[in-house]
Amino acid sequence: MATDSWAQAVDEQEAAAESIGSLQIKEKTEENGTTANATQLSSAAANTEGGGDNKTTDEDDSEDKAAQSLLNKLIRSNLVNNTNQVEVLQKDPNSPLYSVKSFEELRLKPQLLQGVYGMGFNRPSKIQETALPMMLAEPPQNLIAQSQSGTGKTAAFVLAMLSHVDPNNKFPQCLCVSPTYELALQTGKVIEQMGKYYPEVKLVYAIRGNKLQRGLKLEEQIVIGTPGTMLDWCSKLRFIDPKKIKVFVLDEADVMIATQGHQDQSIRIQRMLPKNCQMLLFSATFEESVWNFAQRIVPDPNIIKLKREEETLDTIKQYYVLCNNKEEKFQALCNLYGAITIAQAMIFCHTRKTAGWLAGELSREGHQVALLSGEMQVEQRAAVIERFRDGKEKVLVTTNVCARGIDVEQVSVVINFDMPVDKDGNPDNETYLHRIGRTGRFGKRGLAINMVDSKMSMNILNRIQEHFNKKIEKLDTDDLDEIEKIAS
Ligand SMILES: Nc1ncnc2c1ncn2[C@@H]1O[C@H](COP(=O)(O)OP(=O)(O)OP(=O)(O)O)[C@@H](O)[C@H]1O
Repeated sequence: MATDSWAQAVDEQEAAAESIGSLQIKEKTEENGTTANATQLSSAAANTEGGGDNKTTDEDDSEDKAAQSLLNKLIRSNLVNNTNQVEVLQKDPNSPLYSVKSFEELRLKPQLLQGVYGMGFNRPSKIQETALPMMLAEPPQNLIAQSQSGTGKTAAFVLAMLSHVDPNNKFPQCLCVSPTYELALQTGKVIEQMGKYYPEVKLVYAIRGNKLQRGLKLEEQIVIGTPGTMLDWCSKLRFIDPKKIKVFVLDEADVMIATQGHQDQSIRIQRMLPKNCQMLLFSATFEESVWNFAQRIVPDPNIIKLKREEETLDTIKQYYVLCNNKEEKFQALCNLYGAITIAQAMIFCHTRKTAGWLAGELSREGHQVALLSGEMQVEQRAAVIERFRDGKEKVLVTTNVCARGIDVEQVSVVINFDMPVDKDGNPDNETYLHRIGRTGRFGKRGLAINMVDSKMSMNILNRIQEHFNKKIEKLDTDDLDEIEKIAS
């Protein structure tokens, strides 16, 4: 699926229908199509099924988990490193625990092994070492797996689905539900890549806009889609015989439950499946609500967890600069740039408006600036981050909402143009840590500069300092010698 054409289609559609609300655009799309293709899917890029896109232009909107997850997938090119141990809770604690160190040990079909190596995978990731033997066991075992995004979950369940289908049987045998159609498409791409040498296995997308003839019986072995459409295809429209399903995958459970209706729809699909159907559920996080949902979807599960690698402030030098307003903050920034060499910096602002203003001012000063802004489509955001990651721009100005959960490892200087606060105006410690912290593994030294322009922001800074019990030093940006010292 060409991301370029997808993004281009979004641009064209937006240009043509500037005054049309997103809901209208979405309806129009649904009327148009009979098959699923990239152009068709483009118009409501960050939209979730059934929810409609009623977003206001307020930057402080609640985060869009699905868009964030998609963004992470689009910009990720490698496995995320994690040095923690996998925790395993087996359904039957007496059965031996298998884990594999190579793909050969899994006795995969040769076509699949070829597909795996073709993707450049040399050995199973941490989570795959334990999850794959469970998923490929006979009789099939149910699994709930939690690990942060980028640790190889998708690749694992795609391999399991491809291993379990019988290509001679021309009917659906695996169902995979995803929270949005864009996420479903990403998983579909992985199925296509991994199944490259196994062309007998076919895939179909159960997503809105993919309208099939009534009475049709699907011949594809794998169906991937969103819960609402999947449910319709299994019940009302009967394109799928749920009794013939061998594997049911529920991906991104934490994103799923954030959308109204998805939980119920998923549970209703699950209830139609045979008792011996293998149930697999994946999630990046595991709060109570996800856990409750997981238990309703997956009976007698094996459970695998991989803790997120902790970030620390230990190798970071933290400073604050006192200013009176945003113009002074900008001046302080210019002084910093004048005194020390900053290879690449990320600058965080509280609102889109400030971010836009600052990006403008900085580029007038001759900096190569990239701006990440909330009104951009997910694909456009991914393109901006990729350019920055490739060093094409040296400064990335962004709002917190846009950059949440994004890792750009090579950045050594982080500037909080505004201090991070939550909706109630309290210090957002977690965001502060994520913006400037480093995991042990990439424990390079870093520099964090906080701009303080009011009593309130000073108070936020103090509370953050207390929370982490790490001193944030004062810095006078009018004193060149002092600035030079911080870079040494
Ligand atoms: N065994 C492996 N060896 C090398 N790379 C791998 C391996 N497994 C997966 N990858 C790659 O690592 C990246 C993350 O994998 P994957 O998408 O499966 O993770 P994930 O946990 O499902 O994350 P997300 O939920 O964000 O998609 C992808 O680029 C994938 O191709």
